[in-house]
Amino acid sequence: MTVLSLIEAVRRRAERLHSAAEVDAAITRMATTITADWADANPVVLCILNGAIVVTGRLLPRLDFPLELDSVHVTRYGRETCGGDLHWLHTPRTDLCGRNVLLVDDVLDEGITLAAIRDYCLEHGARAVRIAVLVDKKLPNPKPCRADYVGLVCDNRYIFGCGMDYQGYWRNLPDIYAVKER
Ligand SMILES: O=P(O)(O)OC[C@H]1O[C@H](OP(=O)(O)OP(=O)(O)O)[C@H](O)[C@@H]1O
Ligand code: HPA
Repeated sequence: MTVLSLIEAVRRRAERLHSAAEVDAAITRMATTITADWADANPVVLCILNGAIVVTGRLLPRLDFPLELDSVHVTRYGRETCGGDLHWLHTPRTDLCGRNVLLVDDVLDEGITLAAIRDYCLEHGARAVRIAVLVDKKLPNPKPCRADYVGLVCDNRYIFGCGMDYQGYWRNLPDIYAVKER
């Protein structure tokens, strides 16, 4: 089996958890709550690359107030479905000192990535840090951080679509799928 045929087979066998319409409604709900809370906060929105590209690109046009956009690239999964050490590939160019910071990510899994980025922002003088995630994964153990804004909740399964990858692929899918266990 070639890599590409494996990638295609994973999608064919996967279970669809959320349709594109459900994702869209979830992002609208998040935007409404964020607007109610932070329309006067002049926030810096940090897109957590790569996974958050899709949700950030869809959330921002729904936030009708002044904000700045920057990004941070921290990765610990690579092409794996289990997390490892954190690799910092890019840090924000914006001065975070005294700023309200909104972290946007695709999935809050074990919470290690977002907890580290939150701590980075606070160490660099951020006034307040809030976290928005498209999907919060239900895990049996407590996480080192919690999200303030959650689009959807899912069980403890490996998911892809809407920015989330399976071995680097399928971030482009409009629906959210869970890998089917054998
Ligand atoms: O809560 P955690 O268990 O720390 O996992 C969540 C993080 O893992 C994924 O990033 P990944 O390391 O896959 O990098 P990527 O976004 O570039 O794919 C995802 O986009 C989150 O940032
Ligand atoms: O379930 C997941 N899917 C994609 N990327 C991820 N990063 C952490 N958990 C996941």
